[in-house]
Amino acid sequence: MPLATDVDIHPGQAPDDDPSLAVRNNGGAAPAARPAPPGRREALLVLSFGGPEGPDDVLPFLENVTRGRGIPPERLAAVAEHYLHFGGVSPINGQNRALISAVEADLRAAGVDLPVYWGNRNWVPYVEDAWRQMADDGIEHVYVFATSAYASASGCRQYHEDIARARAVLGPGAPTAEKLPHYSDAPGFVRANAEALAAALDRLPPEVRGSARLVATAHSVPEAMAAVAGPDGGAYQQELLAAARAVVDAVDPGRPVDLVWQSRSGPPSVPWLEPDVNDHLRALAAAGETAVVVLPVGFVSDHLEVAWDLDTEARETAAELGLTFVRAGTAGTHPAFVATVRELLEERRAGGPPRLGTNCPAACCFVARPARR
Ligand SMILES: CC1=C(CCC(=O)O)c2cc3nc(cc4[nH]c(cc5[nH]c(cc1n2)c(C)c5CCC(=O)O)c(CCC(=O)O)c4C)C(CCC(=O)O)=C3C
Ligand SMILES: [Fe+2]
Repeated sequence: MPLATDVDIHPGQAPDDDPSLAVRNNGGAAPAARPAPPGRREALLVLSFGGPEGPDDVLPFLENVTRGRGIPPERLAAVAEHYLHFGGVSPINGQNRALISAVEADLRAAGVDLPVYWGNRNWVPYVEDAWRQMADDGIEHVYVFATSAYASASGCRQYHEDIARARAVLGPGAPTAEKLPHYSDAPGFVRANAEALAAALDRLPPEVRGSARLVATAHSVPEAMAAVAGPDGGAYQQELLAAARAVVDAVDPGRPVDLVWQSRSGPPSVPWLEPDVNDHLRALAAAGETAVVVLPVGFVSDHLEVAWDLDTEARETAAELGLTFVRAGTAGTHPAFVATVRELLEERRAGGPPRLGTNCPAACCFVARPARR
């Protein structure tokens, strides 16, 4: 969905003044990027959220995620339990390793000679360490692919901030960077999700395949964060609605799809996007629905939010309600999604007006954080 990006609604709040962090995209009005200078040593960095690799990592990881965020201790204890239920190992790290291997293979097959690095916001390998490694390896410029497809403070702006922080640690001479656009509208991302939806429908008993209610989910965020997502606000919901629509239209054109929210955090006094997926399942059952397909289009891999909040909690809710429940897969390492990473990269390396994905100005999605409590 093209968003007007000429208007910067939060002037003066850019994480830094690097023009490469303030790429304007869409519609051709944006200044064209210059092609990479010949001989410059470049790399691709896969930048992700990070997750614990064992039980001892769980609490320090959660402290990293929630520092200064006003998350109540009860919520943290509950989330720690979810991780411990999986032996303290988040699935997200294995999924990122698999994505990186697939991207490396895809780049090789396409004749693109570029090393791929990995860094996280909240756990090892930290983005700061990746930056140091890249500097030591002589890398001069980094294209950053973030494992988040949508605009918002959590999904886009914080990744810009991670990049700025990692560069600042090394000071002048650190590898420069540009974040590849977020990509919920990239055809390969839509196709990967559409094939996952088709496979999920195939898993339903034939008698409910045509009637099952389609329920797209994404991480809830505070209403205040949603209000300022993207240059004009509201972009998180708009991009999710458009992605859910495009995914469903690729499988069963025009079939209705609901968009609801999962994994709410924060204190109860702060409003977050609703309805929650569990409440929505209750409403659907009360309205006489008998089967649902849940599509987590808001996420790019089957990480803990998917494995716990959907495959465990929402599935239990559905069972209590007597609803047949199938959960569609995420983009993961689908070849069309892997190719999207390369296409985003190649488009930026070639310079010229960007066509694929959506880039926020560096200063958008700013959200005031709740005070420490
Ligand atoms: C929009 C969005 C995405 C999608 C975009 C993206 O992918 O980036 C996302 C992804 C993820 N969120 C994750 C984990 C957590 N998120 C938390 C907390 C929060 N998420 C938020 C939003 C989002 N989160 C928000 C507004 C908070 C409140 C604190 C704050 O304002 O920042 C907490 C704290 C405990 C809790 O309260 O849940 C945890 C542990 C993991 C890793 C999963 C794994 O380990 O497999 C992933 C991929
Ligand atoms: Fe989160």
